[in-house]
Amino acid sequence: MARERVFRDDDDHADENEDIRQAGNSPLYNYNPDDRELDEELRPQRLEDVIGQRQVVDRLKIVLEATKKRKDVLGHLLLDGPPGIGKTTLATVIPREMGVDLQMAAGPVLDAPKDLLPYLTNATEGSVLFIDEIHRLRPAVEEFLYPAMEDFRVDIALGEGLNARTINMPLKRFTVIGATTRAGMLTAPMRDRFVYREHLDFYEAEDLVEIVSRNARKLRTTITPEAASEVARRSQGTPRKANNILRRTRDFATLRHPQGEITTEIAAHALKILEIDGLGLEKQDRRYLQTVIDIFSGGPAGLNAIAHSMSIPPDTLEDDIEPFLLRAGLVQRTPRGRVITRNGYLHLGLKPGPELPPGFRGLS
Ligand SMILES: Nc1ncnc2c1ncn2[C@@H]1O[C@H](COP(=O)(O)OP(=O)(O)OP(=O)(O)O)[C@@H](O)[C@H]1O
Ligand SMILES: [Mg+2]
Repeated sequence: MARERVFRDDDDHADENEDIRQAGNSPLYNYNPDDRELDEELRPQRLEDVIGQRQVVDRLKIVLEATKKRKDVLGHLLLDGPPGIGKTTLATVIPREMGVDLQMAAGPVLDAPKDLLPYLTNATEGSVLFIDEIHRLRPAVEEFLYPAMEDFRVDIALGEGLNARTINMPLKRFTVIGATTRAGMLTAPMRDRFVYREHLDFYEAEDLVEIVSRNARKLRTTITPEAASEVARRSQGTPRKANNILRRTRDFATLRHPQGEITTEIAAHALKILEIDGLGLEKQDRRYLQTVIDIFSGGPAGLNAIAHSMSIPPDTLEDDIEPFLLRAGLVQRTPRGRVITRNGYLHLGLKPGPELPPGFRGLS
């Protein structure tokens, strides 16, 4: 089976890159433990607490209602979208709405079919098995999962050589909810086993304002509406980033405001110290733009080459840094590599590089 696990850019450093790539395979890489704690503290518990993503939520509500009414088992669901946008949140809310058990696993830590087997045999009727980073499942594990998802059975090989035989073990009917930041890296057979596929996109500013205001209450702090808009505007359309900024601004407010209220001045001061600029870019994002400009004359530059220059795993660049830069129109992906756009130069206060030759077509 052909797996699309190769980097899309041609690069001379494929081997050297392997070690950085491996580092990026750790689910904990680049994920501050404090963020994880905050994620749990502020995670919506019910579907009605999930803000924004209206169309996705509305479609899911219909599916959940209909499934409950038929007393059926929910079809497998794939959630994709950039980090911190609500995939795990939805995956934990859904079983709660359905009143069923939830088990959580992650692609990179399932080394072999035997690691997946306990989850499958523990699955109760109608329960949910959440598999995070499902695009990182190893091929053998993925193939073991196919019959489990399709026919609710697993084939277990026993013995070796002439004595080898396969036993067929039936499973309870359960639901896989898969989450991925890279729908494009899923194999076709894996993708096809999901009945429902939902894409979560960056949030609108007004949804983020609501998330910030609500979470301020949860964190027992007050934030003025203007300050909430400022935090929302600078959080790259991403609830996790909005929550992080909120928490940091709360610290400043505690120290600087008599009642600990987060005002616009305090938010602006905190954002300045956090080095988050007017567009919401963080230091790392600006470093990406600067690197492509300084070292690659603004591009086109291959992902791996940029990653090397920045000493950051290519996966981290592609998952965590690039999506917003692309969306904000500061970077463009072309068949020959990444190119900094005119707006990218202007954002850094630089004179734009040469225009792309006519007919040079971007991919994104
Ligand atoms: N729709 C939402 N409404 C309110 N809060 C949200 C929403 N989506 C996400 N959040 C907040 O953002 C945090 C991060 O979201 P979540 O963990 O679901 O992201 P994710 O998509 O699973 O990210 P990753 O790809 O890094 O695993 C949550 O704990 C929650 O506090
Ligand atoms: Mg998650």
